[in-house]
Amino acid sequence: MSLLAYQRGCLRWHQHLRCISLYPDSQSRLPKTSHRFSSHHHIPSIKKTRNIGIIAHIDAGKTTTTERMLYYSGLTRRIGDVDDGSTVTDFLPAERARGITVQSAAVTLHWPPLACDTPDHPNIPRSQHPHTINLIDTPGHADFTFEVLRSLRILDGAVCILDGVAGVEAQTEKVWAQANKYSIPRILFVNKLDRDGAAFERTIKEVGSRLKGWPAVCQIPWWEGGKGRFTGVGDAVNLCALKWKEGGDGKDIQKFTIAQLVEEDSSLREEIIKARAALVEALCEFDERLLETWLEYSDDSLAIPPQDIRNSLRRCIIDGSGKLIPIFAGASFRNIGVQPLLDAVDDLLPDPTERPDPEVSLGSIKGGLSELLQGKLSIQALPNKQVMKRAAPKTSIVSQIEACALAFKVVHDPRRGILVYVRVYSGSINRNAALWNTNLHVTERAQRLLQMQASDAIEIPHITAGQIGVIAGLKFARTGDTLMSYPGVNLKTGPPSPLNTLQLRPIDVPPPVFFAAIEPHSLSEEKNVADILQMLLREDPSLHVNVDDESGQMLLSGMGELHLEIARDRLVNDFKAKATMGNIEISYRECILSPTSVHRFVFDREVAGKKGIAGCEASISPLEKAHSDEDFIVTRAGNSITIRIPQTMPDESPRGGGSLPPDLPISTIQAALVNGAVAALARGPRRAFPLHGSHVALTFDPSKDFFGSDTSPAALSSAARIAVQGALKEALKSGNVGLMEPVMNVVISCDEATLGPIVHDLSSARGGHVLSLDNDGNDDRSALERLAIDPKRIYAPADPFASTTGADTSVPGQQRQVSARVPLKEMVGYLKHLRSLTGGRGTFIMSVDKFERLTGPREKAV
Ligand SMILES: Nc1nc2c(ncn2[C@@H]2O[C@H](COP(=O)(O)OP(=O)(O)OP(=O)(O)O)[C@@H](O)[C@H]2O)c(=O)[nH]1
Repeated sequence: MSLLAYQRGCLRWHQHLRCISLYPDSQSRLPKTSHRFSSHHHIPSIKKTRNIGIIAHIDAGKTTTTERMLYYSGLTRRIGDVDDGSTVTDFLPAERARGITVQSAAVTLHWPPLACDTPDHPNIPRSQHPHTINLIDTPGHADFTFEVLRSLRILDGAVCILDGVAGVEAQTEKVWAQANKYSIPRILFVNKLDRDGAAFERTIKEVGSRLKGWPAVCQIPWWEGGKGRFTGVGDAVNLCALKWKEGGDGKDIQKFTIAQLVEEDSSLREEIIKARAALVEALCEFDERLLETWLEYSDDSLAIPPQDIRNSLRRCIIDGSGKLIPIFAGASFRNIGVQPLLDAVDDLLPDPTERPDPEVSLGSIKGGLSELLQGKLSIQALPNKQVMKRAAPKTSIVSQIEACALAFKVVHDPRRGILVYVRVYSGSINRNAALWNTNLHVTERAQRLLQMQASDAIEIPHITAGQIGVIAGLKFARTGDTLMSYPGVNLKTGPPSPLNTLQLRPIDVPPPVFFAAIEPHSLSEEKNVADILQMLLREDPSLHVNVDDESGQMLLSGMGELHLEIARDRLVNDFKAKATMGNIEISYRECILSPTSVHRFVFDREVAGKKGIAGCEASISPLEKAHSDEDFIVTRAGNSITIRIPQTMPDESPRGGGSLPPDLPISTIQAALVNGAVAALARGPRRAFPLHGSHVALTFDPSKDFFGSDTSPAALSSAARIAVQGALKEALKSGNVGLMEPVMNVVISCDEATLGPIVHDLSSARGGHVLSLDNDGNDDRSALERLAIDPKRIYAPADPFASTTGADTSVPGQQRQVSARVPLKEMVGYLKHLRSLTGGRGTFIMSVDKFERLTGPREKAV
């Protein structure tokens, strides 16, 4: 595409908008030149930044929509196609081959393009000024829910895409609920309205009933002649209709005012007027300011200026509760509806400063990041007073934090090496800054900072608070790590305790429930395969690798069969590892049935030519036991580990006095002991499955376990590991090790006719417990009663193709949902079975509920 054509496309769209804005003269301010291909880095203003994600059920059209967004913003010169594997955001070969998104890709685009700027004016829509949109594409498959969660926590807003034929699907509900939990403001795009069977009205009703928010219909579909081809949208905010040229790239849009529609399509005009009235009414229920405006205009909903409506929509969604859901319409694949959706991102979704203070934790202390930075969070004294003595007073240690960032994604880019995507929450990460990793306790230098624009990267000097950027060349940082820039500290020990353990927005990694053995083709390949696996783990912390102590076998575990299959593809096809992955099997767990005695071990060996001596005591028991407040407690993989370090008594220590040296702070001792215990818990004594639901109590008593400079972190880890293994052996000997299996929460969507066979199959053949059978109609009432809204009042234009049978379209189709708890073992291969039971229409999602003890024949069958 030529520069001129690009520029025309951008101007054409915004000219339409200007025609319908309050300021018709703003057209004259359009710029004469485009800066689109300028190599200058645009410095984004925080108020004009949007960190948004696209969430949806698999195949709803996230990637297709993203590709259009990149194209219209000028980042790409042609539209990528999911079906021929030429998209920008699905860039892993494994993703391209399957046409699904696995890793969330983040790209930065400007909307409207930088060329389309106009002077600021409070009454001009935000979308008339270029905004920096950091777009995070999230995966839709249930196996990758964790990946979705991980990206959700760094978002300030989200666009939820629905398939206009399938309506609200199970995965959408799940992600929607998660977005509620993280209070993420959202707008909704009903996509695929060009497809046969598209049902906008039914979808809107489902939004009300299943997503439990009030649908605020901002756009309605425009079907040619009322029943023909999907050609554009009626716009209830701006009181106009937009028609896209058939077969074009979506830049040629014709706009019709309400007056012009009298001739063009009078029934659409009527419907837009109805939609405007319904929209104003809905907003007035939630927003008093609009109610006042409405009264000022003598209850004339058509007279309210569009900007008042936009401001009201914004106020209604900004708390992220999802109580009101602005709805837009389109068909991305036909290039219809994407530019107004981008405008809605600018106009309705919040900038980073409008979001709540991000949550932080420092050990057991929790609070907001700005609270911490303002010295309002009380940082408690640590058990070891000697460490505290060395630390500066708390306000001054906090004031030195230069930047705090969350690494939300690690990607291996074939051209640029390892890229770590970060969101900066405070301060600014500058090129070459030393970054302390609060999870790994290492310092790394941010040698290169980049901004990703489609598949291009631009070098930038810093990444400031509120922005998303990429750090290239880090050797250790993993997805989920917190990075801190703290000038002038010891690079080995990092910022003073407890700041060195600060976690931004921590999330729990769900337990892996499947595993497979990885076999390198030869001994010489082992190291290379292990390195590649480490790389995969940096990218995706929901994958786990354990090396079996006895057989030396590498076991890779993950959250679903597809999750492991994709990991295998990455390993073998992308990284060219010479290895084979064995069968995917269920990952059972082992548990301790009664407490063991205390096992003490003193590790005393040379490791890599360096002497290492350290002691430790361990006992293990079922998890129920309560702990004393003094203990340091961590939870790992469903087990808890407590560490007790009694007061140091200098003269009683076996060697070198009892005072701990500065380079062995208490947090390093704790981390080393935890690592040792975690390693021991990874392999149970009975069947080599990981331990679950167990509690390890470790004691490190410096008066007998500390041996001066010979006590290294490695020696501490080994002492803890061997002491825990001793306790586990005792449990096995006394017959106190049980087996546990993963039990899943399963939600199946099917139609009324197949409900009976599905329920029967679940409860008789699969040993499941059916928890509920929801009929959408019934669910409607209960959900909406909670909102105190009559479902009949939800406005949606009638579907032209739906009601040939005369069915009541106010009640969504007779879709049913079965919720059940079923052992994972019985769910292997279930999709195929469900398809045969439902003629291919049934779908299901599942997630781990918990691990349950196995007894009797089920235990024997493992
Ligand atoms: N008819 C029609 N097909 C569409 C539309 N949008 C997307 N599709 C098709 O739907 C399929 C799925 O689209 P994607 O964009 O890959 O969906 P996704 O939500 O990114 O899927 P995952 O990455 O697997 O989560 C592809 O075959 C698209 O061509 C649309 O507006 N109309």
